[in-house]
Amino acid sequence: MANYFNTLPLREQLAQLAQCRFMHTAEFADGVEALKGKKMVVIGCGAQGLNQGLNLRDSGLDVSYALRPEAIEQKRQSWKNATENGFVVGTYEELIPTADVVLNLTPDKQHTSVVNTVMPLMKEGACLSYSHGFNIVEEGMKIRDDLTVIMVAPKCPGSEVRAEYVRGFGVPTLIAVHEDNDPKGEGLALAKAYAVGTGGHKAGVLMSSFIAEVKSDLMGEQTILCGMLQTGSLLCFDKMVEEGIDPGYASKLIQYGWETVTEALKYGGVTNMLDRLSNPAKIKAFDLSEELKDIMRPLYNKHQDDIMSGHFSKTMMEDWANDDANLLKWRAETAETNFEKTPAGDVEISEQEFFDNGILMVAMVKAGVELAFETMTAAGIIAESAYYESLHETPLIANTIARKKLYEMNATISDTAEYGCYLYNHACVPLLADFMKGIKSDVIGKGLSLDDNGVDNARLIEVNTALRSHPVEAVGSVLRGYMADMKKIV
Ligand SMILES: NC(=O)C1=CN([C@@H]2O[C@H](COP(=O)(O)OP(=O)(O)OC[C@H]3O[C@@H](n4cnc5c(N)ncnc54)[C@H](OP(=O)(O)O)[C@@H]3O)[C@@H](O)[C@H]2O)C=CC1
Ligand SMILES: CC(=O)[C@](C)(O)C(=O)O
Ligand SMILES: [Mg+2]
Ligand SMILES: [Mg+2]
Repeated sequence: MANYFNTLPLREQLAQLAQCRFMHTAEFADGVEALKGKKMVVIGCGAQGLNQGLNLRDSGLDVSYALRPEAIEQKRQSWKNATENGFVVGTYEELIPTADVVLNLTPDKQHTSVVNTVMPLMKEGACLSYSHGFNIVEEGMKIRDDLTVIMVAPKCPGSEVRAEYVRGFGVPTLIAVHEDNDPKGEGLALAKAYAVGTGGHKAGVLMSSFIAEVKSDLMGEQTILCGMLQTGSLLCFDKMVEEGIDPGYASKLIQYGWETVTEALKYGGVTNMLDRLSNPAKIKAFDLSEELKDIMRPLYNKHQDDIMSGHFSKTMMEDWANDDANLLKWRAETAETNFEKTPAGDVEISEQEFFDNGILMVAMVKAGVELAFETMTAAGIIAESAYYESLHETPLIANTIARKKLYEMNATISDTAEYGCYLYNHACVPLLADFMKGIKSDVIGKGLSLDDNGVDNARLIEVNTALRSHPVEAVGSVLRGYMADMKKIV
C-alpha cells in the first residue's frame, strides 16, 4: 500500500484539497430515510463508536456492534459500553454479513487489519464508512469495487457528539464519498442520512473529500486544538509557580481557564474573546500574540508541510510498528508534569477573572487559532474547513481539559491526534523558552496592576481593526450566523 495522496498528480491533489461546500438545510429534507430499515453495524465501541451509535439509534436507526473476540470474551470496556446501553453485540462473523453499512470506528492504527478482516465478510454492494480518512489517504487502502466508501467525520470529540445531540443540537460534520468507491452512486445519500442521524445537519455539514478532511484534521489537532493547549498549560503553570503564585490557584486558572476564555470564541470569535479584556489588557494580549505568531509560524508551517508530504504519517506508522513506544512514553511523561500532578485549589475564580488573570492564555489561543487558520488556507484548505478545524473546535477540546486536565483531553481524542499533540508540544516548549523568560505574573496569574485603564486612541483603533479584519473572523461570523439560524428552527 502506498500513500494515496502522493500518487495523485498535483492538479488532482489541489482539486481534492479545495473540495468543500457548506450544505444547505434543504439538502437534508429526506432526513434519515436513506438508512431507514438498513442494518448499521459499528466496529469498535470507544469515543466515536459509542456516541455516534447512541445518536443514530435515537434517530430511529438500527444499530448493533461487532467487536473483536477478545473484547467480548474479556468483557472489555467496549463490550460494557455497548451492552450496558442495550445494544446487540456480536462477532464479525455474526454481524458483518448482515450489515448494509459497516461503520469502522476503531483507532486509525487498526484500520488496515480491521478492514482486511471484515471486507471478505461484507455483503455485495454494502457500504463501508469511516470518521477519518487516514486509512484511505495516507495508507492507500484499496476497498472492494462493489462496496461504497463514505466518510462522516464529526469535527469534535465523541463525548461532545453525544452531549450536543442530547441538547437537541449537533456538531459540525464533514462528509465525503471516496470517488474510487461509489459504484451505485448512493454514497452521498447515505452520508447525508448518517449525518442527520448523528445530528450534524443541525450544526452545519461540509461536503468535502477524504483528502481535504485528512490534511485539515491532522493539522488542527496537532497545533491549536490539542498541541497548543497542552504546551500552553505546561508553560503557564510553571511560570505562575516560578512567580510565587499558589500552585492550587495556578492549576485551577489553567484547568478551567481554557474552557472559559474559549467560550467567548464560540460566541463571537477572536474579536469577542479579546473584547472581554480591559483595553490595556487587550492591547497587551494582542502584542503578545503577535510575538507568539512570529515565533511559532515556522512550527505551524512544518506541521502542515509534514502532513502534506506524508512525513508525519510515515513516522507515526513507524511508531505503530514499534508497539506505540513513543506514544506510550510521551503519554506517561505528560502524566508526570507539574500541572497534571497539582490538583486545582479550592478557590473561587469568577468568570471575568479567568480573562483578567489569563492574558497570556488568551494571547496563546488567538495566536494558535490564527496561525492554524492561515497555514491551512495557504495550503489550499477552504476557509470553512479551516475555521471548523481551528476556531470552532477549540472550545470543544478545552471542555475536556476542564473535566480532567490533559489526561482527559488525550484520552478523549484519537490516538492519532494524541501522537501529533505530543510532537507539537516537544517542539513548541523549547521554541518558546526565551519568550517565556520575559513573562511575568501581570499577564498570567495576577493581571495588570494599573491605576487607570487609559489607552492611546490610535493604538486601540489599530488593534481593534487588526482583530476584526482577520480572515478567520469573516468566515466565522457567517458560519456562526448559520448555526444560530439553525438553532432557532430546532
Ligand atoms: N476520538 C475522537 O473524538 C475522534 C475520532 N475520530 C476518528 O474516529 C475513529 C475512532 O477513533 P476513537 O473513537 O478515538 O477510537 P477509540 O480509541 O476510542 O477506540 C475505538 C474502539 O476500537 C476497538 N478496537 C481497538 N483495536 C481494535 C481492533 N484491532 N479490532 C477491533 N476493534 C478494535 C476498541 O475496543 P477493544 O479494544 O475493546 O476491542 C475501542 O472500543 C478514528 O478513525 C478516529 O480518527 C474522528 C473524530 C474525533
Ligand atoms: C477530536 C477530533 O476531532 C480529533 C482531534 O480530530 C481527533 O480526536 O482525532
Ligand atoms: Mg477532528
Ligand atoms: Mg482527528
